[in-house]
Amino acid sequence: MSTPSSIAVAPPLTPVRGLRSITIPRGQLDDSTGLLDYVARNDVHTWVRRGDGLVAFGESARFSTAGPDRFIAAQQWWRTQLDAADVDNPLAVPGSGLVAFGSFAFSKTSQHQSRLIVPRIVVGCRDGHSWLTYITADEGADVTADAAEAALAEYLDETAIERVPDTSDRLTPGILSEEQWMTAVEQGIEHIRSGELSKLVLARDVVAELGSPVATAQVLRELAVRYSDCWTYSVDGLIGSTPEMLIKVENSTAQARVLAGTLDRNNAPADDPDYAQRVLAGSEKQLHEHQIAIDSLTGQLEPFTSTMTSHSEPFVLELPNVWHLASDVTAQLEPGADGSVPTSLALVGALHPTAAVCGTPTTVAGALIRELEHMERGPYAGPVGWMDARGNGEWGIALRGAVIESPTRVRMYAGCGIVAASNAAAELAESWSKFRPMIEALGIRR
Ligand SMILES: C=C(O[C@@H]1C=C(C(=O)O)C=C[C@H]1O)C(=O)O
Repeated sequence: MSTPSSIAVAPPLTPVRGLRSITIPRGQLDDSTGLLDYVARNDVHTWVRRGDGLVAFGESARFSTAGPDRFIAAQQWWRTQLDAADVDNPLAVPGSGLVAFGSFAFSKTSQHQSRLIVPRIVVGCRDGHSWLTYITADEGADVTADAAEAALAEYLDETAIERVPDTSDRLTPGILSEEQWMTAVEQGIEHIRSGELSKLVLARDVVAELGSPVATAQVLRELAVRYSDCWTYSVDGLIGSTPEMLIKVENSTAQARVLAGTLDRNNAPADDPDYAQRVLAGSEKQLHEHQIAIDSLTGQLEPFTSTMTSHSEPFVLELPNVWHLASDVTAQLEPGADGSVPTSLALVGALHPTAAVCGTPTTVAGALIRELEHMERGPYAGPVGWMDARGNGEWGIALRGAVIESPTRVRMYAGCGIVAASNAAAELAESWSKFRPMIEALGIRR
């Protein structure tokens, strides 16, 4: 007998097999390369900056979800895993012990699956000191230092080969042509000038069609070396190197790096050391765009904090492709009634999407993004990062990145903040400057 469709059938509950983990301190890593030596397989999970961070392999558990409650659902799933877990971690370092990597859809209306992945093996490094964490859901497995080393050795036994750029590698347009996207930007500017909103971030995509399979590990290493001020990430086919930190939590301290305001370094005069300072930090339009982004972040973060500090003026962040106006925000988190501070993921849920990648007001900007971009952002501009069992974590905004859609097809995304004084052709040029890190790391000539 078939079930009448009007009767809701509860989905079977996923049995919670308790995860077991062991963490082993491993001493000093090579200073110059740090964790990058471990970015050796194309299926690696990665979060690295200046040789520190987490590099992981395999999968012990996974959670997927979509919709407006995706952060809450992920938080609950993680809580359930932690309650059932048996964790042996002698270290107090954030990122040691049980961790999950995550990537979340930008949009609450997206069908794209947000995900948390608990790896099998994690190599962590902080200030040159490393550790190894082994995590298993297998009830029969030995959870010992030897088992951890053996599992790591097994993963590193099969490392990825490098790719040589192929003459048939090419870039193809994404959903919108350049002209169509500039029209969308002009429409966005009209909406802003009519007073509906003050800032709107519009993005577009371009697709790299490769003549041979993408060498993800190689791309990640190149990004990490070249964009050493950025956080190089790789979670389940989403890769890139982001300069923007949505929120980092270490014990009771939260930090964010807000960016808005961009100047292309291509064609910048070589003999003018004050150029970026003058053109970027001296521009009313850029400062206005930046102020909107910083107000959005601090306004959303404020209810969770006892103190919050940021510089009164943004600084100029120099990256190989662009300069940005940047502000670092540091806050002390306020303990709740139970004495605990909010977890990094709880803060992500409260902060995303910021005006740096959506606009102000958020709901008006979000609706216009859906109307004007004609594109599924997927995980682009969504939170990407990791968290641990104590609530610590680092969640960047998935920018300057791409989704690997097939071994030879890589979709890249870039967006620009639009204000009343914006110009569509200048925004198009800016979008190319933001595609450049991925295009170069893939070895494509434009
Ligand atoms: C949206 C992106 O970047 C954002 C937009 C910026 C701007 O418009 O000036 C600067 C940094 C980011 O906050 C992107 O890189 O795709």
